[in-house]
Amino acid sequence: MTQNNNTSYAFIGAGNMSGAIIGGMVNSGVEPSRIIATNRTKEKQQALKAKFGITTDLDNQEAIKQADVVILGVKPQMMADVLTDLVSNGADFSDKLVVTVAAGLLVKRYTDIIGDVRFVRCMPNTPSLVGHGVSGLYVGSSQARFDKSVIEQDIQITTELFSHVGATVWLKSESEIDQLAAVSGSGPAYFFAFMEAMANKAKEFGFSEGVANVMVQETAIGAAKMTFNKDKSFAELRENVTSPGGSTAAALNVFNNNNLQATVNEALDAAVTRAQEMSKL
Ligand SMILES: NC(=O)C1=CN([C@@H]2O[C@H](COP(=O)(O)OP(=O)(O)OC[C@H]3O[C@@H](n4cnc5c(N)ncnc54)[C@H](O)[C@@H]3O)[C@@H](O)[C@H]2O)C=CC1
Ligand SMILES: O=C(O)[C@@H]1CCC=N1
Repeated sequence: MTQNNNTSYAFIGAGNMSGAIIGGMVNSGVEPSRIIATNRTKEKQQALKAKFGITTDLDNQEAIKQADVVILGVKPQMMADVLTDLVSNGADFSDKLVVTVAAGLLVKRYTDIIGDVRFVRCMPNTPSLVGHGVSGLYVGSSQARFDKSVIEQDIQITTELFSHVGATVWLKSESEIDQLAAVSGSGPAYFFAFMEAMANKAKEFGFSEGVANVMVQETAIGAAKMTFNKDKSFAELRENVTSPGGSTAAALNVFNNNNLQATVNEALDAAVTRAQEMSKL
């Protein structure tokens, strides 16, 4: 099965992450009738149906039956229970490509429950909703039992699926997923936290919330867009804003004196450590 205009997708667990991927897929032209989403609470399903016109009225078993690609989007802590329940109620993954987006769970944890099916681990991020996602992808070593051509097709299907919502990065080892998650999976939260802090200070200066938000939003998107100008590194762009002895230099000195790089290193290491702990739970 190569992905084509008939490939159908079932999202099991349609919360923040699956919702972002679904939104990005539909926005990039995937036919909504090819997307099914299930969720424990009905409100989220209804909201997705209203917004994107996808199918949401099937239970997990029926959704899996009708799909070529099954995307597992529940929380890591719930994954084993959800899969065990599905398998004990007859779910058959043998002719599916199964893709998980959960953090911290090793491929073996899944295949121990659902069998050695065609399987890809993905670490996406929520900017998928606006077509600027980054999806780290890993095809498990357990896949070696499949023909090379089957694995190549699955790589192609998954690349096409996640290319609908942004950039794709194939990883060689499973441990790299935790590192990618620390950078791009969690990364949007770091930028949001920084934006929150800047907007709070702008309000403290006396700007209204609306003006504070616009200043921060336009600055963030403008700066991000400028980084796509390939002839300038992040450092050069920073230097272009920073007049020697000027006000930007005064602000950056404060970040440096508070060890910005060391703080970022410590934060990302903590994310990796937590993902590794989660894989052992
Ligand atoms: N939120 C993010 O930025 C990212 C999340 N992830 C991963 O994505 C997964 C989901 O995270 P979120 O979307 O943030 O969580 P979420 O809590 O928003 O979504 C999970 C959804 O699964 C549903 N669910 C639970 N049991 C179910 C069942 N038996 N059948 C159908 N639906 C069921 C819940 O009702 C919930 O809506 C996690 O495994 C997380 O590690 C990965 C990368 C980024
Ligand atoms: O916080 C988490 O565990 C997941 C992984 C990356 C983003 N959200």
